[in-house]
Amino acid sequence: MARIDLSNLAHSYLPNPKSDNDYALTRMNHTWDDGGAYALLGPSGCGKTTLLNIISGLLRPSEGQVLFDGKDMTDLQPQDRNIAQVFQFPVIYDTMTVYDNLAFPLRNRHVPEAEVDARVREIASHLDLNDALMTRARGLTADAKQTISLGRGLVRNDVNAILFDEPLTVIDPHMKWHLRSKLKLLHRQFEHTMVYVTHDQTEALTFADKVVVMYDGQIVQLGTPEELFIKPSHTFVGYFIGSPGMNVMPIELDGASAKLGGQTVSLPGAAKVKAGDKVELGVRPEFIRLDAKGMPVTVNKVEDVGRQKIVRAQLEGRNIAIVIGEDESVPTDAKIAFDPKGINVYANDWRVELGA
Ligand SMILES: Nc1ncnc2c1ncn2[C@@H]1O[C@H](COP(=O)(O)OP(=O)(O)OP(=O)(O)O)[C@@H](O)[C@H]1O
Repeated sequence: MARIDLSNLAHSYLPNPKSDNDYALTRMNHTWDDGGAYALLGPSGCGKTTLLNIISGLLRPSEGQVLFDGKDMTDLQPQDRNIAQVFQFPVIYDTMTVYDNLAFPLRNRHVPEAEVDARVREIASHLDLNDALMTRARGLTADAKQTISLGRGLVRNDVNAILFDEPLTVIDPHMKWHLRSKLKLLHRQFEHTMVYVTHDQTEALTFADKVVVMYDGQIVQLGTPEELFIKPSHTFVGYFIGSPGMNVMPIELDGASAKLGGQTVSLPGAAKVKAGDKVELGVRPEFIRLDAKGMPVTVNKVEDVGRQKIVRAQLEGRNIAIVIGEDESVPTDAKIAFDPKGINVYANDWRVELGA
């Protein structure tokens, strides 16, 4: 296991990149702590696979360094980095038995057979593969083959890190939950540094202790699921995490209050922004309540989603989503108020600390 540092890292697939637009990853400094369980979350094309391949050594970054426990690994080949990687689709040997597939990464490193046997059986039992150990992989379902791939990633206990690139894509939905919980359990037991790439927020939030959110070639936030929810550091995190996402509305600041169209909203503190900044207020639907003394809204639709309702409305001519309890009813002249602890202010999409 190792701490992994990315130092001034950037990558372009073009030979002579000129502007930020030519980079798949723009300059970043980032640390993955030893033994951490991280989810790397972001939309398609934001650079997740590029980043993972740079850590594993499949790709050399065009700028910067990759360090394992302070040691420069940038020019080392994947086989010299001691990393296990599990991909979206099964990478197994069809002609081998499940047992031999699981044993392969260990035998490859000349681990004694007794140890191979113990480790293979331990991993197989965690992944419910015990009954299939002597079966050839060829005839197995896609789910089973991908479970073997996961096993092959987990079987070595001397790796610096295990990287998972959307490993549950081909897995049947009800098995997904099961395997995700297993991975979490195995992380607690073995304490490997794990990075789990996904574009599915449920998958990210259930697997990881810390979530790294990427957007447009940058890491925009590293935080616990709760931090991403309460204090999204970038408007993208606000939109991307949560369903519905955060409401983001243009405002004009005046000390500790914000003008939102014709309404004035009190802020928990004053925000410092520069002249010309794009200034916005972000408030999640869960931090808005119906309040007879609040700001008037025009209600367009009320969606019943089980234990709560989502009210789709307009505030000062802008769409806004509000989450209310399943037993609450929405008056025709509905008014709303924002919970101060759910108010965030953004300048050019980045969160601004509110002073006292
Ligand atoms: N081999 C390549 N050559 C050129 N451009 C590439 C290559 N691989 C990826 N890119 C580009 O780099 C950017 C980041 O791609 P990457 O595959 O890392 O994103 P991702 O977040 O993993 O996406 P997805 O979730 O769809 O896999 C994209 O604009 C992509 O088109």
